[in-house]
Amino acid sequence: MEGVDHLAHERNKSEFDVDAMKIVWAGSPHAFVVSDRISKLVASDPGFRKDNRSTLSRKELFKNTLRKAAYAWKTIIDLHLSEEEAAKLRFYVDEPAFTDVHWGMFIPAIKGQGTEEQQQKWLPLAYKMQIIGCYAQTELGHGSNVQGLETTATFDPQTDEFIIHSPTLTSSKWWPGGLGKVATHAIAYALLIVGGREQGVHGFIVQLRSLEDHSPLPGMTVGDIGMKFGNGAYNAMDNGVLRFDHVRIPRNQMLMRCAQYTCLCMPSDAKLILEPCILIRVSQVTCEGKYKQSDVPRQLVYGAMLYVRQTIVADASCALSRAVCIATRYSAVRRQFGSQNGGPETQVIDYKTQQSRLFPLLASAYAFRFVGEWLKWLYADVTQRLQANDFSTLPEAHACTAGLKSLTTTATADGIEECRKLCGGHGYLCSSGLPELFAVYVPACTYEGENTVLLLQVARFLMKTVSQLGSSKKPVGTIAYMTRVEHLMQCRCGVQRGFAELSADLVEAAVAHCQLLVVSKFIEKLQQEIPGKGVKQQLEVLCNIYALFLLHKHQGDFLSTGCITPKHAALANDELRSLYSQVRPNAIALVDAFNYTDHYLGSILGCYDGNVYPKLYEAAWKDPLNESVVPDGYHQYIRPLLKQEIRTARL
Ligand SMILES: CCCCCCCCCCCCCCCCCCCCCCCC(=O)SCCNC(=O)CCNC(=O)[C@H](O)C(C)(C)COP(=O)(O)OP(=O)(O)OC[C@H]1O[C@@H](n2cnc3c(N)ncnc32)[C@H](O)[C@@H]1OP(=O)(O)O
Ligand SMILES: Cc1cc2nc3c(=O)[nH]c(=O)nc-3n(C[C@H](O)[C@H](O)[C@H](O)COP(=O)(O)OP(=O)(O)OC[C@H]3O[C@@H](n4cnc5c(N)ncnc54)[C@H](O)[C@@H]3O)c2cc1C
Repeated sequence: MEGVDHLAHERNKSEFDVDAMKIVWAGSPHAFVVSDRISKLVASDPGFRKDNRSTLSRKELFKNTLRKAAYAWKTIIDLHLSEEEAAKLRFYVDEPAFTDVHWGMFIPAIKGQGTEEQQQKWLPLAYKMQIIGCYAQTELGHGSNVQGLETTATFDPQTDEFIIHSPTLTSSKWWPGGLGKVATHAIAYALLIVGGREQGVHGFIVQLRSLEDHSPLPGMTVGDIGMKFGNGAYNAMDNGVLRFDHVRIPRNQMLMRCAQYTCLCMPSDAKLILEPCILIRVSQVTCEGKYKQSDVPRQLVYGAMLYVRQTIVADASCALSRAVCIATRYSAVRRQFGSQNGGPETQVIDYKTQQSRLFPLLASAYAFRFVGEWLKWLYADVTQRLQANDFSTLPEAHACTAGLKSLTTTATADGIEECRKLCGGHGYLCSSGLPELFAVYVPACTYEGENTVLLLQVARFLMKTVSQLGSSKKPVGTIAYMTRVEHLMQCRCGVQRGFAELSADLVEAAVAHCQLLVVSKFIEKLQQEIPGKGVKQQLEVLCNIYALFLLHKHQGDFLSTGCITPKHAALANDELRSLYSQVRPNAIALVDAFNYTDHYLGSILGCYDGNVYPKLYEAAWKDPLNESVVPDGYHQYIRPLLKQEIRTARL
């Protein structure tokens, strides 16, 4: 029935103030208002329709994405949207596109690594989208190993230029989003060679295509790398391949953020005046062909990665909550077995097995939300410190962004797939929204740092910390707890080649460290004042579910290390079951608090009114295959088969 809320009885059961929870989820009353307004704006505009994506060919999909990006940009300009509103618009339009990399990587790379002069030249063009940028780091032969990149940038002092070149097939840039068909410019990473000496990998601003007719500039071979996993989905993105054939760019297009260059030679009083605007100094090449080694950590070259990893963590809670919202609503609608005296069958959400799979994911969505908020703060903090030439927290920020990116994306990708299974057969339909969500999301486990490679970075950070225990350097911040495990210093293992040989175990330790971070940030959140009837209580239940579920899942580790006894393990399990019962009446309200429109969810199974079956039935008839009753190919293939004429048919 149209207009009837089939989940009203569920909503009536809730024991907390959903509107107050919406604000907690959004982050603040202001963030809620912006998010709510923009999500409705997008949902009500047919220009942002997305329900036909899975039936489009690659070319149609890509062109439609170009149209949407242009339309989104026009909407931003026409409505004078602020940056915050524009970012929300991009989020709710919900289509991977070149614009993500332009705004999410190209601009931050220039902001983070460009000199003031470079920023003044390139940022206004980029902000107005008069140039479109991509982030060309990965090559056919190397992605994780950034120091192994083969593209070269050789300085030519005669012309004051760099010659960018792809010396081998494996040095072809491969994967950058937006590169394939759209980007006019790239931040290309290449091995710097000055005076015949290799000076490590640096970023360069390179124009790729003509701003007049979009043709590739001389010396560039550029195109799309082809179809990717899943129909529709990430194929809206033109991930590209690029080869340079001795392409010349001016020296000032190497990213070499620094204090104003002259400042280095100025007397100290003048330097003092300049101090507030002193920026981080990355390596430079002078016009005489001298390479000036950076006096700050070279890892600042990876600054854009730090930023993007932090946004990926924030995004994980969005993707997971979306899948959980779909699976929770559908689980309340779906009934199987258990009819008593001709009454209705049991809602599948009432099965303990369904709850034990679904509710930890619901708790994870909230947990990731709060750790994402905290990481945003950490990133802002480290950025501020770097600007004051304080690099002390950079290793910790790197470990946190890398580790949490890995943990949250792995759990989210797995969680989306679990939600699909929780929806039974209908979860496999594209109209459930889950297959596409998975296909779009799962590369997050690989891009911006492959998840295991990132965990190895965390492990290295942890081992470094362990090796310093007992010294005067006390662990602080997220590793302060290590002072309580100083006995680790007494542990020795006889394994040769230490780190490499034990890396599989160290990765597990890194995951445990990140899980501890998530749990502790959830607990810290609960120590704040949280207004709204019953809101804090619900969050406490979710926090306990998150922590106890982890304990239950890894009880073997806890038991074998003597951290808990079998009795504790059994108690934890009992408590989990009780917590699931407490969540049950609030489950629908807890996913309503995400405040997702039906447009954003893109799922018949997850629609707000729960009117699933008529919508599924109706949608089936809209499939292109149902445009004709007798399919194309009947006369050629089916009829000859039925008539046993197959041997004489021309196939
Ligand atoms: C139309 C709409 C318009 C809308 C307008 C909207 C307005 C605003 C909207 C905003 C939108 C925002 C959208 C955001 C969305 C973003 C979407 C992004 C899409 C994804 C695209 C994917 C992009 C990519 O994948 S780019 C390629 C990424 N590649 C990698 O990540 C490679 C992984 N490899 C590495 O990171 C390194 O090589 C590493 C770390 C594995 C090894 O490093 P290295 O070779 O140097 O070796 P080590 O010896 O291990 O390390 C040395 C040393 O450095 C430390 N370190 C390493 N990395 C870092 C770092 N990043 N930061 C700090 N420190 C680092 C490391 O710990 C070592 O330290 P030691 O002290 O020596 O131990
Ligand atoms: C959808 C998508 C979009 C992308 N967009 C961009 C972009 O815009 N710009 C860009 O530059 N790149 C982009 N990339 C590339 C991406 O950043 C890389 O694919 C990623 O960094 C992983 O690197 P790789 O492909 O070299 O994997 P590999 O490193 O080859 O990984 C293969 C396997 O080897 C393992 N492995 C690798 N090194 C180690 C090690 N040291 N120890 C133990 N195991 C190891 C990994 O765990 C993995 O299991 C994108 C990729 C995808 C999928």
